[in-house]
Amino acid sequence: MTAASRSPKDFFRPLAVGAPTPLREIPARPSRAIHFFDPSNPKMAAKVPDMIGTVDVLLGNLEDAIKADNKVAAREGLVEIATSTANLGGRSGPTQLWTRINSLDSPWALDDLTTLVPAIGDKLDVIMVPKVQGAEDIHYVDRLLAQLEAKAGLDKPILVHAILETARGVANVEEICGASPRMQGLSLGPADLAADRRMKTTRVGGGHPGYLVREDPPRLGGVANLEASRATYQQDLWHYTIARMVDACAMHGIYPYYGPFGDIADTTACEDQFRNAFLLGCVGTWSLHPKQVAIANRVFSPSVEDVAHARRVVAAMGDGTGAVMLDGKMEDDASLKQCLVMVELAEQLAAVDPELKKQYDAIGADADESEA
Ligand SMILES: CC(C)(COP(=O)(O)OP(=O)(O)OC[C@H]1O[C@@H](n2cnc3c(N)ncnc32)[C@H](O)[C@@H]1OP(=O)(O)O)[C@@H](O)C(=O)NCCC(=O)NCCSC(=O)C[C@H](O)C(=O)O
Ligand SMILES: [Mg+2]
Repeated sequence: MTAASRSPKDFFRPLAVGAPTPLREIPARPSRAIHFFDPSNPKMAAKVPDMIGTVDVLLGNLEDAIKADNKVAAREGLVEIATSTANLGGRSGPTQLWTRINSLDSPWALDDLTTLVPAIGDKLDVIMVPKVQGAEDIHYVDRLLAQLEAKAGLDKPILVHAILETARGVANVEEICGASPRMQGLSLGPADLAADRRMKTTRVGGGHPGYLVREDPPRLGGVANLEASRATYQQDLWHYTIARMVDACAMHGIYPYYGPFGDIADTTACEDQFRNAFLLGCVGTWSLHPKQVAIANRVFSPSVEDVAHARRVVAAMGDGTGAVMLDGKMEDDASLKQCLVMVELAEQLAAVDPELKKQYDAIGADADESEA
């Protein structure tokens, strides 16, 4: 606990008289793709109703990528979309509604919050806060939201998601995650983070061909042949930050996400980056273009084969203690826990994704047949 944080007895108290009681546990709602759209762009806005049910989260973006002249139109557009679109947001229904407000030092952030909470606070599931530097940014948003929620008579607290996109934010990642019971999760902001760190890259997420390791030279009679051609292997620029983010989120019971992959045309590399994040523990990612939604949904849903295997381990482990052999491999309490993560995620996703449910149910039947 830092000097600035609340004592354990006060942590779950509302920060304003009449504000909703903070949640003790952040609900594990499917959020494989957080799909960004510009509410001031009529073409994008027109696509929103048809995306409901096909994407776990729709996020009305008010920050970067929205022209300064369109900031007010984007905010008003989001209010219009939230109020006029059925089945969007509000803690139930197939698709959550999130927004990304402008950064706290910008001329727009205060108006974003004071407009959105009274107008559509009952529809907004999560507010994403960019460029969070430390717990003090979350404390500011936390108190302001409590005051606005109380004034608007909301009965459920709006959750907060921070983007990790400054070196100081990364250094303070644990305190950010634990700064408020509203904290729902963290996303990586690779473009701003690269700039803040003075990395020598120009991309929005993804790898870089120059960030690599090279195999050792072959040796002839103990002498290295430095002229021989040698394989190189591109490395993941984001491994360290994602791993830190995953640990900080897991420690605080909140959810980590990869962020943007800006090379919209390169769907293969996008899928690779998403999968690395999934394997490391992230629950979802951002989607910037409609074609990234299907990639995210596929990657952040456990494969049919993994679910089948996980179910077999769960069945073989009986009461969950001891060790068994399955297909020549040792399974024990620890591998069982990994398999339970997979099985529970599959169940959550099957509850909202009928196509996935069909696939998981089918392997259930196949596994039963092969056991018989
Ligand atoms: C990247 C885009 C600018 C590409 O747009 P466009 O050139 O219009 O693409 P297409 O012609 O392929 O689009 C086909 C149709 O689909 C609509 N469209 C495009 N994108 C979206 C979307 N996100 N949601 C809904 N609909 C979308 C187009 O309007 C076309 O419609 P139609 O003509 O009627 O068929 C664009 O995709 C875009 O702006 N995407 C969002 C970008 C964004 O949000 N950026 C901010 C997040 S990344 C970031 O902030 C960095 C991060 O913080 C960090 O620091 O790392
Ligand atoms: Mg950014």
